[in-house]
Amino acid sequence: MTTPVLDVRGLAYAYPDGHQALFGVDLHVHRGERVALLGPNGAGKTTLVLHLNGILTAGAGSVHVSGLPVARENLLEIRRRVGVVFQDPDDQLFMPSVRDDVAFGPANLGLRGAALEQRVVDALDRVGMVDFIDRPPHHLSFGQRRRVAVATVLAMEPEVLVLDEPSSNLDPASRRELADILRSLDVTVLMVTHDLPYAYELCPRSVVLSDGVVVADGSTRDVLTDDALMAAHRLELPFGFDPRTIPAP
Ligand SMILES: Nc1ncnc2c1ncn2[C@@H]1O[C@H](COP(=O)(O)OP(=O)(O)OP(=O)(O)O)[C@@H](O)[C@H]1O
Repeated sequence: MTTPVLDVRGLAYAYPDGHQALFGVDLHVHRGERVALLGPNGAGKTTLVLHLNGILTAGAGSVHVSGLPVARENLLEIRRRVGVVFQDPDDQLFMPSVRDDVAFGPANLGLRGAALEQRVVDALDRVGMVDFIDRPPHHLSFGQRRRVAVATVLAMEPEVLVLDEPSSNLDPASRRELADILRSLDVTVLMVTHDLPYAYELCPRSVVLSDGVVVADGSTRDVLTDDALMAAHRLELPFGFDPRTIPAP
């Protein structure tokens, strides 16, 4: 069996105020998988994501990324391996131009000159944003800023791309275009979402977190058609969306 890209074992975490957000979570994601992380508000999804690149460190249990433990001494390499795209692109874009924002991470890794420019152009090309390379990020639409935020992470050549609510605040065309981009990337994806049709469209596998515990881990079709599971964990399909009648993508 190959080493999982993400290997979370028995992860438990309480915030400093004593609130226990995770109770022994296990999650294994293998190279090339696209996995949706589902669950109601307050389930612990963001808390789990913050452990994947060491923003939070395990109260108990362990997190490994391609065999490397998430620990203070490995944080630089862990953050290269795990690219997190946060829900608000403005948390990620802070430079005067799109080029500078996308170059920031690889420049910190030591890339310079033509190699750095090539890395930036390649990352922007993968999200269809090369033509915007000289623009200030704050002049772009929200959907364009989200794509640039994805490029800032791709420029680090991560082993896993973690996306927090990638479809939120996108109009239907931008939502579909981002889905096409994500499908075209040759990278392992873990996607936190409340957008269940998006999970169905993009992720063959879904993990459901509820009250800090993994309550389901299986094919997205099986999860979304398990009416008892869905009702027990406050997951609701939008009106008219029935995975039973839609062929698995
Ligand atoms: N900084 C904090 N201090 C104390 N408790 C926190 C903190 N951040 C989150 N929590 C609590 O931890 C639990 C899990 O929160 P988390 O944000 O991980 O859930 P989530 O599944 O991402 O929710 P959502 O879908 O609403 O984004 C919640 O009960 C939340 O109130």
